[in-house]
Amino acid sequence: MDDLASNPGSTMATFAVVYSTATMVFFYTMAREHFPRYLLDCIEKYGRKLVNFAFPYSQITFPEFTDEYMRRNEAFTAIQNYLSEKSTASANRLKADALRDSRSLVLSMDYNEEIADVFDGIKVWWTSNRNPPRSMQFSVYPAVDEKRYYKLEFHNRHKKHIIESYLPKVMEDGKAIGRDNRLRKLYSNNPSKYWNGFNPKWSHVAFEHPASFDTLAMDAKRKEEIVNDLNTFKEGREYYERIGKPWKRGYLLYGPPGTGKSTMIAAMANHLQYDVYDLDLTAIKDNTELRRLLIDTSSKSILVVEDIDCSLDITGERESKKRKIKEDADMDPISKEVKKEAEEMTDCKITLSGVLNCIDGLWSSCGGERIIVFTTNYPEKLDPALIRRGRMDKHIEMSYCCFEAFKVLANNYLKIDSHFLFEAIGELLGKTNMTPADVAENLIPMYKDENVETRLNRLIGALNAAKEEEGASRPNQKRKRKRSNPINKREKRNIVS
Ligand SMILES: Nc1ncnc2c1ncn2[C@@H]1O[C@H](COP(=O)(O)OP(=O)(O)OP(=O)(O)O)[C@@H](O)[C@H]1O
Repeated sequence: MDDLASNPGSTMATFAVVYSTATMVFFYTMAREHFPRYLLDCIEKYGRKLVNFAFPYSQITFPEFTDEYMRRNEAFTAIQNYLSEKSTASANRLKADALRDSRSLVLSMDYNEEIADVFDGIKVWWTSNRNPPRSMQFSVYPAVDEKRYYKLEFHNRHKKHIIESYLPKVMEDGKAIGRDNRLRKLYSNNPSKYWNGFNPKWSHVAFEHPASFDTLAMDAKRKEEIVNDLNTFKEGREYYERIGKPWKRGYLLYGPPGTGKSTMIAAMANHLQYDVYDLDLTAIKDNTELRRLLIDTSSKSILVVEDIDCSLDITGERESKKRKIKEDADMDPISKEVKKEAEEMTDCKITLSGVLNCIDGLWSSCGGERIIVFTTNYPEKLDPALIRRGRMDKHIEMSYCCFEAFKVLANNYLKIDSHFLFEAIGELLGKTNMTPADVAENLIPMYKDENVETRLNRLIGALNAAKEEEGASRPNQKRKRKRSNPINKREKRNIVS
């Protein structure tokens, strides 16, 4: 009140605004009631022309979510990326959105901030908004129904050029920036009993596995072949379109534990810059659930089913897991959770044909750039239908450590390319089977500053011990190895090995 009394000018102005607004509302209401419809339409039409004349600018809004399924609008994300680069230089108020590779911040323009952009000499303005504005929210918690959107304004006379040239460029640049900046994700599927509005089908963490094809220990020629295959796939959009095939590729990685199958998947994801979906088939109840999960994956991703022989019931593995859970539940009757889990597993109806249908049909038509990888230690257990060409296009054997692979590990762990002990190690590796995981284990220092020679000698000791052990069980080993190499000769010719 003191303020009003000390500033009569502002009081008068406030009254004037309130009075004139009330008068306009009154006349508008009167007009709606008493004027004929055609006259109102005329007033509205010419009124709009007058406004356009006085304010000849167009606006386009880009909401964050598009439809009733609350699907994220790709255009919104692309614009967000595009503007994050622009705004870092020109906006005054920025917000830090996410961490890029755990080190640097990704900045974007804050709400109600405006930045100008110039394209082919045309000036446009972008604003970042949210509905309702934060000032209207009476809670310290983020509003659930908050709607974020970007607004683009430009002069009417440039409308065609903006829509046909500027916006496609923004989309393209935004997507490219997104690919460079974004944190890639490792998704894993949640059991369907937890799916609801708050718990999604897939939960994710940042994918930060450091593996690359440079650090992957395997024969250089085979490695190059795989990298070329991946590159051809990545650049193959037009090719796949031309031949009328979905843009997807399947890889079967097989070999003993510790030969680098998971490491290979990480190297593939890092090379292609794809997300990884780690699909646990044992957590899925039936084919419908599988379908719903696959629909929810994005393109530029690798769908991984590790130990496929254990995941599907084709091997009876699930049966034995079910039996074990039941036994545990019987031994511990208090554990209701375990009992419930056992009961749920009994209901499991996921089938091989369901998996095949999903891979061939639905998942293939979900948009391009998808890779599927199955891994197994026992390829002989797999149904041929699952790994036939066209589904699993490339079969890659991950084998025991050869000398070339050892040299990669020596470079990774010891930072050396040669050593007088290499010859002895090469000879031993030719005579015995040791996985890259075991070789790597021997190269890791046991204490700080342990020297290279000691580590190499430890490896030689381990190789000699393995050789002796193998010699002792030679007849069994031979039989075993024969059995664990199930892929027939015709298949073998196609294998990258
Ligand atoms: N070819 C390889 N190149 C580099 N490191 C390897 C390789 N193979 C194994 N390793 C090392 O051994 C560890 C285990 O390997 P990885 O998990 O990739 O094997 P795997 O074949 O997937 O085993 P499993 O069949 O048990 O899942 C890795 O963390 C990695 O450090």
